[in-house]
Amino acid sequence: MPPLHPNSSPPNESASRAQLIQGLLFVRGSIHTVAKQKTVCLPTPTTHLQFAMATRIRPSSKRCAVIGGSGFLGRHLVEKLLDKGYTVSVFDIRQSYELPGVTFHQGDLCDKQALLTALQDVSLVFHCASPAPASDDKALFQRVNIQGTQTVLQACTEAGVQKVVLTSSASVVFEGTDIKDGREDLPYAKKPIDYYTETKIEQEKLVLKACDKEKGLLTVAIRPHGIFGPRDPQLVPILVDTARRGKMKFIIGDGSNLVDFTFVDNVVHGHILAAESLRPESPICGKAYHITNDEPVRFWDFMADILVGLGYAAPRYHLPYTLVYGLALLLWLLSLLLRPLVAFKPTFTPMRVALAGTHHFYSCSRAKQDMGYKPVISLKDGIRRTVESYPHLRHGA
Ligand SMILES: NC(=O)C1=CN([C@@H]2O[C@H](COP(=O)(O)OP(=O)(O)OC[C@H]3O[C@@H](n4cnc5c(N)ncnc54)[C@H](O)[C@@H]3O)[C@@H](O)[C@H]2O)C=CC1
Ligand SMILES: CC(C)=CCC[C@@H](C)[C@H]1CC[C@H]2C3=C(CC[C@]12C)[C@@]1(C)CCC(=O)C[C@@H]1CC3
Repeated sequence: MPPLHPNSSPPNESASRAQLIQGLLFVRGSIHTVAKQKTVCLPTPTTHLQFAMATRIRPSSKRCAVIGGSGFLGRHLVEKLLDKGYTVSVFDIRQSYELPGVTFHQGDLCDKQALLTALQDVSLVFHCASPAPASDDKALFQRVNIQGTQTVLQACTEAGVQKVVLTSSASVVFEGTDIKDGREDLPYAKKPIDYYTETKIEQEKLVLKACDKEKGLLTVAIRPHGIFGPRDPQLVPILVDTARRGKMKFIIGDGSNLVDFTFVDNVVHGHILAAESLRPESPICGKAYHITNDEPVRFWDFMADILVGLGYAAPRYHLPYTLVYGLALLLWLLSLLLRPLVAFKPTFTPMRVALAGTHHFYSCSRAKQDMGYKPVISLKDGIRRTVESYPHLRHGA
């Protein structure tokens, strides 16, 4: 299908009227009716201007929705989209802020009717909603990440959305063992480390499979890794909490394992680049892309930089990886066995130990090549901005 908006690239000269009509029929509800009537008298579009006039009734390509827009990444994305002149609808189960230019739709993404209301006249959808990875609620992950994503795709098709950008995760290929400069052609993890990863794999497959140029729905998946930055509810707060409880004294393994931590602005930049590059002729259709800072760093150096920046001591004593992993496994089994009697959540889960003690960094050369991706904020600047944004978590605050 040719691009359907004046803001996108000029139409292919050979774009047929039938294709245009097919595209217009994707518009739902009252606009749908108008579109049908209009297609009858459309001239074959041969110039950009004619094409622009013919497609005036399409939803604006600067009108988008962010599902999960109340979250950490979602809100940063919304703010950048507004800066760039987009009109934004946020769809989320909670509303965490208010911003001029943003319409909030509170609802569960498993509810198609609620989604359809939020997706009216929207041509571009960013799907970055997910339950928090720390949860161990298998049913919740399956309901939201798998069934919910199916519902999102159905709603997008019915609403005439043209582009879907999914926030996937680089961890879809991580099985708890070293990954060095991993590319997108690595196979999905056969034994995912947790339910979060297991359902993120299924979610990514669903979204990429839904890419259909004939039907006019283009999809792409962004795989970030270790997102950090101002307002992150996970990384810095967990780290500071562990330090305040006096448990940040140890380095798991020899401390040389390299990991990607990605400043949130770079993740946002990758998402917007993907959305703006997503056209029928683009190589990115139906593909996944690693988006990182492209500066792998020693896991424990990164932790030390954040801790020291906030006034805490850096971890110093080494513990053997296998010992800590074994202990974490034992604790996790115990917590499962004792769950009916006592509920306790160990800090050292096997998944966290694996993340802290192995190499896991990824190549983003595919994103560089296909969409001209380049990180916009260096790791050093990202760490500085992050540390400055948490005055309330400083030692002694
Ligand atoms: N934070 C990280 O380091 C990484 C995150 N990701 C992915 O990035 C995306 C965003 O993550 P964060 O911003 O860190 O998480 P977050 O927890 O801050 O944001 C997720 C948002 O999704 C919403 N949500 C959850 N269930 C929903 C439902 N049923 N219906 C509607 N909204 C719902 C939540 O209310 C929340 O606002 C997620 O898809 C996550 O898998 C991927 C790689 C790394
Ligand atoms: C690169 C990547 C995928 C990061 C994910 C973020 C979190 C999983 C990490 C952020 C803080 C980390 C942390 C630990 C494990 C991984 C994190 C939760 C420990 C629990 C590892 C064991 C310790 O010694 C304490 C660590 C606290 C911080």
